[in-house]
Amino acid sequence: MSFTGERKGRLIVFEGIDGTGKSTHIGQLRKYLEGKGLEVVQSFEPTRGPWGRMLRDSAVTGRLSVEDEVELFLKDRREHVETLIAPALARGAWVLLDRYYLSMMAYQGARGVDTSVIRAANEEFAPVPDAVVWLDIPVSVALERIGSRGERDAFETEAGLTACRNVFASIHEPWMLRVDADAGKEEVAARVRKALSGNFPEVISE
Ligand SMILES: Nc1ncnc2c1ncn2[C@@H]1O[C@H](COP(=O)(O)OP(=O)(O)OP(=O)(O)O)[C@@H](O)[C@H]1O
Ligand SMILES: Cc1cn([C@H]2C[C@H](O)[C@@H](COP(=O)(O)O)O2)c(=O)[nH]c1=O
Repeated sequence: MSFTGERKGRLIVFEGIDGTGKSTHIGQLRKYLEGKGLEVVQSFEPTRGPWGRMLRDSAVTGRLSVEDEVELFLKDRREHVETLIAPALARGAWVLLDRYYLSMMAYQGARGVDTSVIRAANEEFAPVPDAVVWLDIPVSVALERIGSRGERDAFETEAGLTACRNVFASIHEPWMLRVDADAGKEEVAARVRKALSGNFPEVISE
């Protein structure tokens, strides 16, 4: 079974390990698309819903078991798809997500869960993205950026982020767009638009 909702809109996801610039560049793309007169719906995972909040709390109080993380991320994502993503796609909006089920493949995959099982469980109900912008930087650079923001949380260990990055690198799909994000913000923003222009030439130009 897979997502059967109406898709007049587009789903673009920003992925990458912590500190790669997802929040920074999702905002840049939102401004660009709104400048084209498009409706843009921006969101993130884990959400601010009840299960998302439990997961965010665990980043500070200590990670849950991987089984509990899987259960809570799936519940959070189901609610996210039903209440925000599917309705927005149905009315023709461009939905921009800061993380989605590719992060689940990376972060829960890094804890030993089979990534193909994770992907299948999510794609039973969650729409496959039209594009994933994978912002890629060396783990050492990510850790420097995280460090400059303050304390690392429980998800942000060097070994864990390295394993996560390796999962992102293992996903080979036409919609998985790697962007070398180890450059200045303006240069990376241009690289993001260049990467997306190949998938959406009618809307996004370099
Ligand atoms: N191209 C860049 N060069 C240098 N610093 C950057 C660049 N892009 C973002 N940063 C900085 O790196 C930090 C992380 O950026 P941001 O919050 O956008 O990343 P993120 O991927 O959303 O992080 P997280 O997943 O941990 O929330 C911020 O301090 C931001 O200003
Ligand atoms: C969607 C999703 C996220 N995670 C992890 C990845 C991050 O460390 C945190 C979210 O923190 P952010 O700084 O707000 O991006 O959650 C995960 O383990 N599994 C997932 O499915």
